[in-house]
Amino acid sequence: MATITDEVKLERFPHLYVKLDTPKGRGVFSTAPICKGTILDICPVLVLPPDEITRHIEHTTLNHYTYNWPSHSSAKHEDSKQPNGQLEQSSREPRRTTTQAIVLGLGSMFNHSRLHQNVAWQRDLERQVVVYRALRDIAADEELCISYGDRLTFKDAEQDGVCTDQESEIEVLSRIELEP
Ligand SMILES: C[S@@+](CC[C@H](N)C(=O)[O-])C[C@H]1O[C@@H](n2cnc3c(N)ncnc32)[C@H](O)[C@@H]1O
Repeated sequence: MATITDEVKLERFPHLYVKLDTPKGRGVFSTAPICKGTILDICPVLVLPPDEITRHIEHTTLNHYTYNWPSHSSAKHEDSKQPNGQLEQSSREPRRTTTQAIVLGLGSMFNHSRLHQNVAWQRDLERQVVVYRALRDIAADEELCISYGDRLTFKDAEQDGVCTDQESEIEVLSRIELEP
C-alpha cells in the first residue's frame, strides 16, 4: 500500500475553463468568483534534461511553455592545485544547476499580465509540481494571469511592449518571486 510520501495530492478549483480566443491566445478563466489564497491548480511537471533543451526543445513551440527548474548535477568537479602545490580533493558534491520543465495541465495555459496578475505560482521541487494560488479575490469570468516578468519575447497584448535584449521569457519566468 502506498504511504503518504509516495503520493502527491492534486487539487483544482472546479470552475475553471479555457477560453480559446483571447488576444493572448488561449487563457484560463473561472465561471465562479475565487477567494484570495484559493489553490487553483496543482500541476505535475516534466523535468527536461539540459541537453534535450538545447538540441530539441529550443527549436520547437514547446519552448514557449517551459519554466526554469532548479536541479542538481552530480558531475565531478575538476581537481585543482592548491597554492601549496597539493592537489585539492575533487568535489563530488552535487552542483546546483538550472534546467527546464514543461508544466502539465492548466499550468501551461496561464497568460502573462504585468499590471493585472492575479495568480501566484510556486515550484515544489521535491514533489515536482507547481502550485497556483489566487493572489486576491477574483471576479467570475476575469482572466487568470501570472506575471512572466518585465522583459518578454513576444508582443504584450496589453502594452505593445517587445523584448529587446537577450534574456529569454523562460529566464524571466524563473525569477518571479511568489507569495506563499
Ligand atoms: C505559456 S503560453 C500561454 C498559453 C497560450 N496563450 C496558448 O494559447 O497556448 C505563453 C504564450 O502565450 C502568449 N501570451 C501570454 N501572455 C501574453 C500577453 N500578455 N500578450 C500576448 N501574448 C501572450 C504568448 O504567445 C506566449 O508565448
